[in-house]
Amino acid sequence: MTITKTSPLRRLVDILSDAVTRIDEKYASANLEFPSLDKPFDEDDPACLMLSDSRVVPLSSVIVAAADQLIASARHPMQAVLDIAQSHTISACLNLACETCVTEILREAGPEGLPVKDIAAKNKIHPGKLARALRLLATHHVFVEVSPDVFANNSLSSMLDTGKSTEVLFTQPKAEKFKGVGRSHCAYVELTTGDSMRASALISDTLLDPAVSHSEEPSEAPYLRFSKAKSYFDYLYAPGNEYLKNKFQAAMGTFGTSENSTVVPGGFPWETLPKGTKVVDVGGGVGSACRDIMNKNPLLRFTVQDLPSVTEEAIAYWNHHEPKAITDGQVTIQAHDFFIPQPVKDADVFLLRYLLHDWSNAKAIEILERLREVAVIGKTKVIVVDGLIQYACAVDRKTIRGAEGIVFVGSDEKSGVPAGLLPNLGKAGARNYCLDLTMMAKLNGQERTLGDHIRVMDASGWKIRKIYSPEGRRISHVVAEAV
Ligand SMILES: C[S@@+](CC[C@H](N)C(=O)[O-])C[C@H]1O[C@@H](n2cnc3c(N)ncnc32)[C@H](O)[C@@H]1O
Repeated sequence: MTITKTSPLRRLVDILSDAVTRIDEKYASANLEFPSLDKPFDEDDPACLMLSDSRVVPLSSVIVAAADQLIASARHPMQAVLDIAQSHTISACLNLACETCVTEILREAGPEGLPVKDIAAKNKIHPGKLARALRLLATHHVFVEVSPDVFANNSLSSMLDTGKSTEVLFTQPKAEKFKGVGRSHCAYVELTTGDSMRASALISDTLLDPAVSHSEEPSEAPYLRFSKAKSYFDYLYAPGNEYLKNKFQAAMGTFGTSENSTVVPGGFPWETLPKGTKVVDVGGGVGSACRDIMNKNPLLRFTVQDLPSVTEEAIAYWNHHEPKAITDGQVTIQAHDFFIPQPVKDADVFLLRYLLHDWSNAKAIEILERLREVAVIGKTKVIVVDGLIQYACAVDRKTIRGAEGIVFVGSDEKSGVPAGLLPNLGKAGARNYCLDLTMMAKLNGQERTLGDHIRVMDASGWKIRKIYSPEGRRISHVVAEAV
């Protein structure tokens, strides 16, 4: 029998090959070489910077989606499923590497790397066990085993670097680890692979427990099965949990970095807001979103609201980064619980960044209702900066109830996805889906589909007018007006 049809594997390889050719062309035309996986990532290197370029990101997303689908297709399905089933061990090893400062030790050792016994002498971990953890990570392209039992940093492992010296890291109190770190991806990774993973492991137990299975209460989320508190945030801010709290704050700081900026091409056009526009950042943490917006739009005014446990840090943050902003009155830090009536009655914009996803629909509606109570029709906007979850199948958004009249800027569905790939680009966008489950595990919260966003806005007296989905970004800007 002669088989003439193109095999599914070949079709995926063709998609991959086409995207690789186009990326190579982009690098060639910029006279740059594609960055090596073997070297630490250098944020000042134009070749590394180009990885976040909006002309490159859609192509790399296609490569990731096609490569992952190729991996899923190419071998016996049992092997593929077992790989996924065991992936918690990779997270556990990442956590160990972060907690024990392996990246920093290897940075100080240089490109030749260091025998595991010397790494272990510094971080006091059993050398044989550490070698096994690092080998699992090296097998997944985090660290390199340059010769037997000798490990070095590579591009991925360099993302775990606090930038601090090991002398400081091993002598300072643990709660200080993430204080003053420039790049805080390490905090985000440590948080995700630490208590987020513990909570995720309890999702099944919680959903199988009839007493809490259908609950939307933050106090009945999986996280609360091992932490004694009313909710995740109560636990986070309780005395004795400073290490976790500082890690969380530093992890949120990651979202102030350029790759997560709230001021992006194709996002909400902050520059169109008139001078003096009053922006209230609700649950704003230390206010890294406002700082980002203010730096590019210096004529706007900001109030950063959060729980009293955060305001002191917010003041320290602004005094450190923009000392004049608070004294000049351009930025106000205010302790406020968003479940009680909103004290700012004349806001033009309520910004909710990475906030509604912490909460179930019922709680998100309560938060939005408190804002609606002080909103003025025709003046006040709510801008929700969060993920916009795509279905894993093709959907015509016109068929989604309540979507008529919404203006979509950019794409809320991945445009130009090559035929044969998942419409949501699978692995390339998988982080949003993982974050969705993390929110379920920690707070009974959720990332939202278009239909979910519409429902919570409609139920709280707001109407979505526009959704900006910047190309190549994980997040969307959902703009609603009071009705
Ligand atoms: C995921 S963080 C996002 C922080 C910030 N919006 C950002 O993008 O960096 C959620 C924030 O909500 C705050 N928060 C939690 N419960 C709150 C409440 N009841 N009232 C006000 N803020 C609250 C937390 O302290 C935390 O800073």
